Amino acid sequence: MARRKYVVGNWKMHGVSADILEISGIASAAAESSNVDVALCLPATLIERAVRSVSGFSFGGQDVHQEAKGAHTGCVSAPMLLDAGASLTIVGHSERRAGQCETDQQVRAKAESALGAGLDVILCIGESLEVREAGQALSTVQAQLDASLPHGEGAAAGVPAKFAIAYEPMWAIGTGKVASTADIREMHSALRERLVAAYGDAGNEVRILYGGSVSASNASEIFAVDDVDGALVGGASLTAEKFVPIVIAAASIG
Ligand SMILES: O=C(CO)COP(=O)(O)O
Repeated sequence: MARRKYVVGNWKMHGVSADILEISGIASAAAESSNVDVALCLPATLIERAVRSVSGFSFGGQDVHQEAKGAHTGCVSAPMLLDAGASLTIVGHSERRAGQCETDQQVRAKAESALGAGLDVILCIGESLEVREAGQALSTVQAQLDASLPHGEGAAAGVPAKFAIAYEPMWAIGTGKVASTADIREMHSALRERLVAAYGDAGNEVRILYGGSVSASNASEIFAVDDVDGALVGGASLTAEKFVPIVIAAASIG
């Protein structure tokens, strides 16, 4: 079935108000690529500013707490992201799984909470280099997906239209090393099978993005792989100059 390509920038811990100019440039290009969905996941501090400055574009958070409010110093909830004008959030990025010791169970709770509140969700999964070299990438990432996939009421409301998976091999993030198209194809097709097992036919509508050193020079090749429905882009999403060609590559494949 035809799934619209989805290209999302993850700004990580980058971006202050002076960067709104880059965001405007990205939003203008996105408006011209009407067959592609484009979004930027910004630091929480920048979301409201971006929403006020740039209209007609989707902004997201990079993480969300599973509870709506409470004594959780430093955390941001789904209602807070919505209040700032965000329409989506990333959950389970490997930098949070590693740096903040997030478990699959927590990631799943975050995804369910965000979907239940009305945010779109991009759920990140991916293996380490040791796991890949031990030949266990497929089984590890499938198990990660099974354990962190949202179920229950929130999922019922969110699957498939509001939900996407991002396969991001940890060894490819920020390293300039990209997974081979054969490895990406194998992983995405295995993930598709799991999504269909979990959600039935609706699993065919969930978009699966690839992430890890995506750039203007490799985007077309990656987007042409079966079951690659777009990309989650880190470093190359920080400027319009680097990100716009990736959006255009997705638009030309359609
Ligand atoms: O982690 C990523 C996106 O979430 C990928 O980052 P890079 O594109 O910088 O490798």
